[in-house]
Amino acid sequence: MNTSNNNDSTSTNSNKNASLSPTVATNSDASVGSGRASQDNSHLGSSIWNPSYVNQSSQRHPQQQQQQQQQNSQFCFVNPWNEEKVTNSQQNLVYPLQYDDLNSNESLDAYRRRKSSLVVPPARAPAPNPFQYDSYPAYTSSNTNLPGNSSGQYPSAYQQQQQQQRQQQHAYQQGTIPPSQFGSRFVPSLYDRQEFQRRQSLAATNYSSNFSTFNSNANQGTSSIPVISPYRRLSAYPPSTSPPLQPPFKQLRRDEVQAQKLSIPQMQPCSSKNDLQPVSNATPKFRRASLNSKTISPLISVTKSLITTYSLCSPDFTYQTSKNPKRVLTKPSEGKCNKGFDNINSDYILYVNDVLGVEQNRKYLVLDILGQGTFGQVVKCQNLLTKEILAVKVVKSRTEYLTQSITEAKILELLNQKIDPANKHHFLRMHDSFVHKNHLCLVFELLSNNLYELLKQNKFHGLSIQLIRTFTTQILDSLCVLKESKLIHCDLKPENILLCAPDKPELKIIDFGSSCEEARTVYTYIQSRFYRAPEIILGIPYSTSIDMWSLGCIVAELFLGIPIFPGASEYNQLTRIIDTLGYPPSWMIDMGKNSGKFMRKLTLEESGTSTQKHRIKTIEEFCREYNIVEKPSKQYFKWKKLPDIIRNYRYPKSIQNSQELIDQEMQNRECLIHFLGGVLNLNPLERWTPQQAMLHPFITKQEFTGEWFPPGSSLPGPSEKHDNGKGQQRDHGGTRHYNNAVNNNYVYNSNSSSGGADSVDIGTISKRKENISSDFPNDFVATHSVQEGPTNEFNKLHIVEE
Ligand SMILES: Nc1ncnc2c1ncn2[C@@H]1O[C@H](COP(=O)(O)OP(=O)(O)OP(=O)(O)O)[C@@H](O)[C@H]1O
Repeated sequence: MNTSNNNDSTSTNSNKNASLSPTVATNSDASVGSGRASQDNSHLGSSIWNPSYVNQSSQRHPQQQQQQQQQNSQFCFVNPWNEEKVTNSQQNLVYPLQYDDLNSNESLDAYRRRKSSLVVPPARAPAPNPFQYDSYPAYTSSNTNLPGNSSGQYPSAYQQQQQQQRQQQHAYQQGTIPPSQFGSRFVPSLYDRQEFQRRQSLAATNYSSNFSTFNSNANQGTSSIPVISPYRRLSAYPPSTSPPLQPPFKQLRRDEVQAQKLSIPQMQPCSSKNDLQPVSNATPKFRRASLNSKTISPLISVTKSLITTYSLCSPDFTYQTSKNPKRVLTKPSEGKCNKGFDNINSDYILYVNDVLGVEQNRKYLVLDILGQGTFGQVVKCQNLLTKEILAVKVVKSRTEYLTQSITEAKILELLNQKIDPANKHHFLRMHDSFVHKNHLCLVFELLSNNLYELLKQNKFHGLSIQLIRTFTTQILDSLCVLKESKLIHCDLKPENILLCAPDKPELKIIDFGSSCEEARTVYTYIQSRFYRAPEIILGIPYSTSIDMWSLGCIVAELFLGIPIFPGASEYNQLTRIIDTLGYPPSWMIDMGKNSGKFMRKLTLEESGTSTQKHRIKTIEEFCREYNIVEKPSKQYFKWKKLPDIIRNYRYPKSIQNSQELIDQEMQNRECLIHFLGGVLNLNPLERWTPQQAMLHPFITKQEFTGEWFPPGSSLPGPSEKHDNGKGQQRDHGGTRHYNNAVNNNYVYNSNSSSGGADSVDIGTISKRKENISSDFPNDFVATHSVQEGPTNEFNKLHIVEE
């Protein structure tokens, strides 16, 4: 991620400089090396593009630097490979000052950058030439206008050498010297790889051109043996025998390249295994210079090594990561509070490459955003010391969020250090916490997608029962531990259950920002609406069993792909629950602080013989009473009752053609229905505990016979009880009749339920996850939205009822 971000930034920077530095790598550009040297490179450290030559050059005396710059303007350059300041072999090139298109205001350097092209790499580093004759232009019949041509002006050493070579070849053809000797004499290091490579880093073309010159000379004689250079001709480099390039040299070079294309490679006789050894060419045609290797491919020069390329091209080019334009991660990004560090929502405005924290081992480089919630933002970071990639939750700077997040940190500390030190029960691990610019930052282990994202990836199709079982078992394991520790999570939902890795079905529970001890249930407005237990909606004291309700909703959602109770408001939420599962027991309604808001007491005449004493208000009654507009509840599923919804959910494609698999699936579904019945019991006192649910055949994979009783419970397991809308419940083929009304065995004692009498609504402090649904076009093709979190994607979703 770091890399990609850097790349992001790099490309931005590069674009910015694109007009400045077209793709250039000419001889003249080699001067960039020394040009850069005069700049302040102290910030560069040991970064990839900061070769030693830059640093060393930068240590030069200012006078030397000035001198150097003057030399640069004469097209001298510092060889980036061997640190030697050398005069370019082509320094005598007449640069086209007289060009028509040269703007009089334009500096020569700028002109060169504008006119140059990467097609021709910068001149190779001149170095001591192993071939003396390379110092002289080769004689060919075509270059008779060269200085020192056939008119007898060649130095005698050169002529002697040529003569010697001709003799050697003749001797070889006569068979007086063996081929190997001939080769090695003729080309002193032809088969010496080291030498070959060394030469390749030099002006290999020089050799190549001389070689072919000799070849052509030799062929003029009696020779019938083709002497073939083992090297690919480096036509991109101007051969030393070429005349100095004249304007327009680019065109000349192009012509030259084209002319060289005509040379047809010839076959070489293969007499031994060694002849089959491939000869790799370290400086193939069109390769560009780089600073840390001799040549690089064009692709690399304009991608991975773009910065190097620019540094070679432009003396003005400087690159500093810290100066990159930073990608802002926070929205809105206008600084409004906290001295401009925070936006209007008191969220710290985060940028890619920001560093959170100041202490040596507590500096975290911001890489990307992972999620945003009520309490703040979660960003992917790298610990600058350990290089570990982590998730940092940057809490809003307001006191109420800070206080609540301190509670989250304390609960996580308790879970990590005391309750689950061995990291076996699927709780998020917290590594560190610190304050940055008035923001509490909690450092967590980095996890992968949450379950909502997983469903989204699955196009909101349900998961397999097998996978649901795996996930449910792990969540139940966590809930067992929480219950034993008398802790309530209070915000269980798919967004707060994260995969440890994208490819493993291992989960962790996150976000303990709403969590509380069972004995201190001070907040009454808790849980995200879709996963909100009926006792919270009605306003009665609550316990760890609210997490079991949320679990039931999550399990149903994993099966169906979409939430089972996607309430558009609290009223709508309760309506959906009652429609699907029936009425809560009367004692809950009697006791609930909010019951009067949603329920109406039945008169004796209305209730008749039924045990039902209440009914939910009609939408008209509710809207009239509260003077609000409540949209009619949209139906996502064709069926209303939970067992029908599950039974009639479409089969996965993989089993559609096998009756045996369908029967197996239906058996599993019956087991799931029974499990959900026990977990989604409206009566929190009868709702299964996580320990009980763990023993259900849906989890244990024991055979399900249609009946199951939680051990230690005198209550029967759930049957299919449905309210017929008149306050009466009837069985739908269930094996037992189950009265959902208040059970005399369970007289609700508010004192026993964790002292919830003093509940306080803390307003914005508590997590108000108001999930707002919008209208859907019809019952079976629907969209709905959720206020916060990734569920917003739901907005765009068309849910098709199976
Ligand atoms: N450790 C982590 N690794 C990867 N992603 C994470 C991690 N922690 C949180 N996230 C992502 O950030 C999102 C928000 O995190 P979290 O729920 O802790 O914030 P919040 O402000 O408490 O949110 P909420 O409004 O749901 O209470 C999560 O849904 C998840 O996608």
